[in-house]
Amino acid sequence: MKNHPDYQEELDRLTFTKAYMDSVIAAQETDQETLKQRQQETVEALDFKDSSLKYQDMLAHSNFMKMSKEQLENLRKLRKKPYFARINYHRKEKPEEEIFYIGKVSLFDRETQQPIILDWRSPLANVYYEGRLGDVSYEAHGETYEGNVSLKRQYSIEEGELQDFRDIDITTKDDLLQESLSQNADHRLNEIVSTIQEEQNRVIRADLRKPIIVQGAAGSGKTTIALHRVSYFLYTLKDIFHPEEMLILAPNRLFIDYMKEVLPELGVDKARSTTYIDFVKLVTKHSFHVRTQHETLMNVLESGAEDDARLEVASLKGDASFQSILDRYVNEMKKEFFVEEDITIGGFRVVNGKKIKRMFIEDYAYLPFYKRKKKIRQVLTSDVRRKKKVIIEKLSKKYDDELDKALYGIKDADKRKRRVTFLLDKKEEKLQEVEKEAKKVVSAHMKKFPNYNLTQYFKRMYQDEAIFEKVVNPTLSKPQNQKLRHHTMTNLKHKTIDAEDLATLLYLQAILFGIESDFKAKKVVMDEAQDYSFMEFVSLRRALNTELFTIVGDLAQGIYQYRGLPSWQLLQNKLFTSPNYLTLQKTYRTTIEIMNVANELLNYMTESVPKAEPVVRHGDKPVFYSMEQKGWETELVERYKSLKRKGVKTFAFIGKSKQECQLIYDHLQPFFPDTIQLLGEEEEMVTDKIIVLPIYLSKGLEFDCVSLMSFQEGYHFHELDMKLLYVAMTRPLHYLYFYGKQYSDFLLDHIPEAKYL
Ligand SMILES: Nc1ncnc2c1ncn2[C@@H]1O[C@H](COP(=O)(O)OP(=O)(O)OP(=O)(O)O)[C@@H](O)[C@H]1O
Repeated sequence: MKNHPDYQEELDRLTFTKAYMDSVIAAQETDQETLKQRQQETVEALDFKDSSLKYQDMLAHSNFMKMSKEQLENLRKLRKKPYFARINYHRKEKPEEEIFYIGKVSLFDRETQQPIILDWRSPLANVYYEGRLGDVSYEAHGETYEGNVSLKRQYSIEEGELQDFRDIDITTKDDLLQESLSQNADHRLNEIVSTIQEEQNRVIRADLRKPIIVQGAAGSGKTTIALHRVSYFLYTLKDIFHPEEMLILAPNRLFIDYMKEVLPELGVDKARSTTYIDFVKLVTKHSFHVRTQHETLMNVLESGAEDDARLEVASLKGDASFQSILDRYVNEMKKEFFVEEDITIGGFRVVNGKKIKRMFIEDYAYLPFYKRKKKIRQVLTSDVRRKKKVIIEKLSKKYDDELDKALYGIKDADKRKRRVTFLLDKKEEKLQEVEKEAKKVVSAHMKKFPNYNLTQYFKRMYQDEAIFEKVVNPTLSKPQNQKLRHHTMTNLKHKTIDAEDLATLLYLQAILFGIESDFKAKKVVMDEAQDYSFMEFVSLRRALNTELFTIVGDLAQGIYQYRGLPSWQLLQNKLFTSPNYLTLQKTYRTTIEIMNVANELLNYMTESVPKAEPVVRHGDKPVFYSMEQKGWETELVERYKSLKRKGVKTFAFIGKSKQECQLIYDHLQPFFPDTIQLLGEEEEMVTDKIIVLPIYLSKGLEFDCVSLMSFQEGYHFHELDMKLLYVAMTRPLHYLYFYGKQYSDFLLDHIPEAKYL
C-alpha cells in the first residue's frame, strides 16, 4: 500500500477528515474562544501542502454546525472509521471529475455544501454499489444523471488508522467481501455497508412506495438487507416517516435481540420490533393463553402425530378462504348495528330512524363499527340538544298562547284562576318531561346497538351454532366444520387460543373497533415471512391499512408448512396491487462445501426454489461422526478444543426438538461442565458458551461451528424433516458436523457420498 502513488493523498485525506470531525465535535462541546485556538493548533499540525488552504477554510466553518446529541454521538463513533469507499465520478454536466468518500453517515462542508463524507444511502452512492467501472447513471429527486466512474476504491480503516486500500475493477474479486466472510460470527449481524452486493443493493433501493417480496436462499443476507432497506427508507423519506412508524416483525424474541444489535448502527433502533404474537396482544389486549406455532411444531415432532386435527384446523384458519368466513361473520354482526327506530321527545320526532341507519351504513362507512357507533352517539346528542330547544320553545309558546287566551278570554275570575294555574302547572310539567327525556333519550337509544368486546365476538363466532353454520358452511365441508368448531370450543374452555386465531382477533379488531394510532405502523418489515399464514398477512394489511411491506423469506425454510405460505404468488395476486418481487440467490454465510450438502435437499422439496450459490469461499467438507463408537464424547471435546485454539468462536449443538435438546444437554453437560447452555425461547445466549438449541429457535441465527445431533430423533425423508434439516445445515459459517447413529439419521443416504466425510 505504501508504494501506491496515491498513498500520501489517502493518508492526508484521512487526517483531514478526522481533523474536521474533531472540529465539529469540539464545536458542539466547547466555547468559541477555546475552539478557535484549538482549530489554529489543528491547522498548524496539518502538514500537507496543496490543499491545506482549502482544508483550513473548511475547518474554520465546522463550528457553525448545529447537531443533535444523537448525530454527535454517531460522529464520535464514526471517527474510528469515517468512510469505507471512494468513487471518482464525472457527471456529464460537470467540467471535471469529482472524488467522493462514502461512509455510514454524511458530513458536509457547511459553507460550500460539498460532501466531506457521502452517506451510503444517498442517491450518488448507488453508483458505488451498482455495476462496475464505466458509464453509469443514478437517480435523485426524480431526475436521472449520467456520468462515468473511473475509480472505485475500498478502505480498511481501524481505530482511525489507514490499514489498507484497494481498487475494484472488472477483474479483481471483491477482496473486502472475502475478508469479511472469513471472519467469525459473534452472535450478531455484521456490518455490511461496505460490501453490499449488487443484487442486495437492488433490494435495498427498490421502489420505496411499493411492497416488496424477496425470496432469498439461506444466508443470502435477507435479514441484513431488510434492515438496511429500513435504514435507506428512513434516510430517503426522513421528512415523511418517523422510525416509530415502522414495525419490524421477527420470529422470536431471541431473534429480535440479535437484530437489535444491528439496529442502532443503522439508525433504526426506534422502530418497534416485535413478534406477531406480541403485536396482536398489544393491539387487541386479549387475555387468552396462546398456544404458539412453536409448541404445535414441537408436539408434532415429539409425538409424530402429523395428521393431528390441530394441524388441519391451523391450516384452515390460516388459509386465504378463511377471509370469506370472517367477512361473512362481520356482515352478520354488522346487521345488529342497523337500528332504524326514530328518536322522539315529548311525542315529537327529533331524529328519523332512517337517518341513523344511513349514518352507520353510508356516512361513517370508513370507520370501524364501534367508532361509527360513537360518532352516531355524538351526532344524536347534538341533534337532540338542538331539537330540544326548539321543542321547548314550541311548547312554551303553545302554553303561553293558551295562557294569554285564558287571561284575556275568561271573564269569570275563579274559572280564570283555575285555568291559569292548570296551564302553568301543565307547562312546567311538560317542559320538565322534555328536559328529562332529552337527557336520557340518546343513552336509551344507544342501548339498542350491540355492545360486546373483542373476546365476546371471537367466542360468539364459534359458540353460536346458527351463526357459525351460516358463516362457515359456504366455504368448508361438514367434517371440516365440525373439527374447526370442536377444536376451538375445547380450547376456549381452557381460555386458550391457537396462534392462528390471532389473525382472526386482529382482523376483527380492525373492522369492529379499529387500531389505536400508537400501533398504526405505516411501514412493515417481515422477516422469515414464509412462516406466516396468509391470514396473518391479511390481518396486518387490514389493521395497518398500508401497502408498504418489506417481506423477506425462504420457502425452503418453511418449517411451519401446515400453516405457512405455500407460495409468494398468493401475496402477489391476492394481497398487494403490484408488489416488486426479487430473489437473492448468492449466499454469504457458509462455505461451498457446506452449501453443496444443504443444496442437495432442495432437490427433494416440492417448492421449486433455486439452489443457493455460495460466494467463493472454501472450507472443510461436513463430517459424520458415529455415536455408536465408544468415547465419541471425548473426541468431540478434543475437536472443540482444537477449533477453539484455531480461533473459532461460536459453537452450537442443534437438535430437532426441545426434547432432543434436553437429551443433548443432559448427555454432554458433564463433558462441558461450565461451557454449555441449553437455550430457551426467553433466554439470552451467553457469550463463549456452546449453545444447545432446537432448530426452530436457530432460525435466522448463525454460528462458526454447528453440530447436528440425533440421540433419539432422526430425520425422515419427508417435507417437514427436510426443511428442518435444511435450516439447521445452513446455520454454520465454517464447520458442519453430524453426530448420530447412522448416516441416514440426517438423510445423508440421499446425498452423494463425495460431498461429505
Ligand atoms: N454483502 C455482504 N457482505 C458481507 N457479509 C454479508 C453480506 N451479505 C450477507 N452477509 C453475511 O451473511 C450472513 C447471512 O446474512 P443474513 O443472516 O442476513 O441472511 P439470511 O438470508 O437472513 O439468512 P437465513 O435465511 O439463513 O436466516 C451474515 O453473517 C451476514 O453478515
